[in-house]
Amino acid sequence: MGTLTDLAARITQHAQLLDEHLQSNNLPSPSFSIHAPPDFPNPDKDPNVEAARVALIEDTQTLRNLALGPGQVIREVGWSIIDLSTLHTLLSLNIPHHIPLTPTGIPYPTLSTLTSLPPQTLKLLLRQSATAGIFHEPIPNHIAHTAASAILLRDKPLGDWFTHHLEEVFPAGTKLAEVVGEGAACKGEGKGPGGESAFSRAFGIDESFWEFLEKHPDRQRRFFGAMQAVGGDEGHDLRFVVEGYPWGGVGGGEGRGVVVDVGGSSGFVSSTLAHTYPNLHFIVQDYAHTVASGRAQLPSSLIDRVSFMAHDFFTPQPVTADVYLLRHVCHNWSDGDAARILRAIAPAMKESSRIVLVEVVVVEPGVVGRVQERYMRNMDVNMLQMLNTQERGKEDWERVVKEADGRLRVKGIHKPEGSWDSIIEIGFE
Ligand SMILES: C[S@@+](CC[C@H](N)C(=O)[O-])C[C@H]1O[C@@H](n2cnc3c(N)ncnc32)[C@H](O)[C@@H]1O
Repeated sequence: MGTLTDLAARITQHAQLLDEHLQSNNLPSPSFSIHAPPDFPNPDKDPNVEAARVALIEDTQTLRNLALGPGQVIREVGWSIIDLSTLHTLLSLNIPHHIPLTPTGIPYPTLSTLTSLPPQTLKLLLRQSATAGIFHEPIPNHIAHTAASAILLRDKPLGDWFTHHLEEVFPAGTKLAEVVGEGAACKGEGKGPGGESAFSRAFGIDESFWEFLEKHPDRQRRFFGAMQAVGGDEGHDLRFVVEGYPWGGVGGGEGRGVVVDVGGSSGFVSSTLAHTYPNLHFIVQDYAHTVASGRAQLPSSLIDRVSFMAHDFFTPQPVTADVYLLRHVCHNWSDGDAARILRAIAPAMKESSRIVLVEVVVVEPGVVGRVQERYMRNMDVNMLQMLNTQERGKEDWERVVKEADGRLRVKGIHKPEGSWDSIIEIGFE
């Protein structure tokens, strides 16, 4: 690790590389202004710039933790609960929407009149958030947006992702210790889809998260937005799916290729693929409400090539297709349930059909960078608390595929450069 000075020198070196990249490409410098770009500017996805950015994040985190010392590192983690409850309160009461997107913001008394909340309460909540760089006081007694609070207003999918975490993931987390402690977690198999999860315990329900969403259209709509935001993470960029599989050759590449997007949500992955591959036809399958709202949002230019079908993926697959695409689907289910999903597809497959999974393939600690590793481990716990399942490594995926149908095999696993997901191709032996 070296000395603090060694670390700081490496940080300077990477910061210089990033500054040079910004200056030579005439790109805006990152800032906390409400006009700041939503992501670090790297329009050509230069891998050297991305590597320097990731190294800068890792090294500054190490330096910060060393400077804090272990006691304060733990206190900071504890305080993060206050960060979340404060933001939850502000967002639930719609307060950020009353703060104009201007450099000087709004005086507290005016905000108090607009929200019917005492100025003192507004002050204590907003000033706490400001310590995390969300909101700031540009002039005395005024509160204004920073880049981080402004993005919650401007980027609807990210706002949906955040409030899904506050209102569904956060309460589920409060029951995780209880459920894990009782040994209830990971006993989903045999109990039907979902099993008992920290989420079902927190919400007092006897059904899976998916069934719950189907009965709560507002939460379901928000969850779709959240999934769209996940697609917006650099490591989940849909270009890795678009470019990471030979879609152009599907169905012989002669305009007849059929792709079934199983658990395809509102169809945004199919729509993206359809824009790039004009020879392909897509059928998006999901719950009835989900496909109905996907159909309503579909651009008219794709109506001939993207269709929607309500289908429960635990029941026999009704369509014979060239490819069955399952992106971020099987990781939501226990091994037994994931095998059932694949088993239901096998009888509909032609000899040449393929099942294509887009999923994280978990690796040992230290194999991938810390930013990617944190995402992977967070998702592992998230899957456990929301759905009573977990992410899988290569051997786990091979076992699930074999268990699904003795004739099916993993034909290849490809992880596009920069992607957090791998593309797992499955076919008959
Ligand atoms: C994590 S989302 C993934 C969505 C999309 N494939 C993507 O890449 O973002 C899982 C999807 O599976 C759907 N789903 C859950 N249970 C299902 C079932 N039994 N039959 C069909 N779809 C289901 C959910 O409604 C949801 O849209």
